[in-house]
Formats: sequence, C-alpha cells, structure tokens
Amino acid sequence: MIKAILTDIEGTTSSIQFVHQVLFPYAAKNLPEFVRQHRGDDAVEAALNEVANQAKLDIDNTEQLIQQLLEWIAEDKKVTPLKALQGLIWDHGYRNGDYQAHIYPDALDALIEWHKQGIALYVYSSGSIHAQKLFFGFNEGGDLQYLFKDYFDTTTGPKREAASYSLIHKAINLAAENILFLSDIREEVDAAAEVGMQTAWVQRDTAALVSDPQHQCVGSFADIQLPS
Ligand SMILES: CSCCC(=O)C(=O)COP(=O)(O)O
Ligand SMILES: [Mg+2]
Repeated sequence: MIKAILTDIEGTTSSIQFVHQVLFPYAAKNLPEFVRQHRGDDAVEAALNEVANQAKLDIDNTEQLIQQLLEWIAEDKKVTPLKALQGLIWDHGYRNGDYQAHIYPDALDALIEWHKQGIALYVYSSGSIHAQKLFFGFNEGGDLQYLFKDYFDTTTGPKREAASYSLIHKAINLAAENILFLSDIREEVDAAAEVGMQTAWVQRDTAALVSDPQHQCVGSFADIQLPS
C-alpha cells in the first residue's frame, strides 16, 4: 500500500524548458555579481569552499571560482555547492516577480488529490531544498508548499544511486515498498526500485512510451496508478 509519494521536479512535475530556459540563464547572468557581493556570507563561503575543494582551486581567487561555477551551469552539473548558490540567486528573482515556476496541470491535479487522500508527499530534486521550496512557493499553481511534508536534495546523495533512496525511506520512516517514486530519468527510477520502492517512469512529450516491466511507464500524472 502506498503511504507516501516522492517526486522529482524537472521533467516530472514541471517542464525541462522552464529550468533550462528561465532558471539556469537567470543564475548564469546574476551569479558573478552575486558571488562578488556576498563573499563573507556564511552560506556563500561554505559553497565556495566546496567548489574550491572539488575543483582544486584557490579559495581566494573569486574570479576563478565564478568561472568554474558558470562552466558547471553550462554543463548542467548537479553539483551540491552550485545548487546551493543557484537557490540563493533564484530567491531574488522569485520575490521580484521575474518568473513563476512551472507545473504541469496533470501534476498539480494529482498532487492536490493525493494530498486530500492523506498520502504524504515528498520532493527529491537536484535543486537545493531552498530552491525546491521557492519552486513550489512561487508557482503558477499558487503557493503549493502546503502539499509537501519534506524535501530531499543532493546533500542526501546523488539521484542515480540506490543508497540515496535507502537513506530517504529511512528518513521518512516508511518501508521502501510503501513509497512511490516518480521521475523522468530511467536511472533514477532504477535506483529507487533497487531498494524496493514502487516507481513510475514519467515520459512526457513522447509519441510512444518506452515500456519497462520494472516500472509503471506513464505519459502524465493522470495515468499513475497507486499500487495496492
Ligand atoms: C528545484 S529548482 C531547479 C531544478 C534544478 O536545479 C535541477 O537541477 C533539476 O533537477 P531534478 O533533480 O529536479 O531533475
Ligand atoms: Mg528530472
């Protein structure tokens, strides 16, 4: 019986285009000035220290750190310190009304319905937890934060590794088989299935669904069945 649903964001609840054509360019445009102005802030210094460690750069060379971060944005690297900084930068854009996050109507309807049914909803995205709360707080569907019980990001672990899903089901305090994980990325649903989670592989904008007996394969949230 499904007691909780854990969902990915980009490509699953929401369009890849919004993330790649609105959020990433906004972060790339504003990151250099943001980093220069906020050197010394605890959260920014913590992220820059991680960048310097991972890329083997001099922590005092701000311009080199900025360059590295811009390269990671261009390559869509799911690197935790980049994700932390992106969240801080997007904060301003959301509050300033520069954009609202996208959600597919079928995802909005299903999430509201599951919430009404008392199913606990969780998010697992490569975006930082702060970025996820902004995403659902400043959303085309309104402030949707009330729908979600908790959020997980890459500080729990990479999304393509089974160990991350093991940590999540323990944190949620439910057996893996009572959790349904939704994602557009096959390697992510594979990793969740490896620890015993139920899975739905969400394949949007495709003429023909790829079938995989290990997962429910759906084109939209409207087709997701909750296994009993
Ligand atoms: C949550 S805000 C922007 C999403 C993001 O930065 C990202 O990398 C999306 O990754 P996901 O795991 O949601 O596919
Ligand atoms: Mg995704």
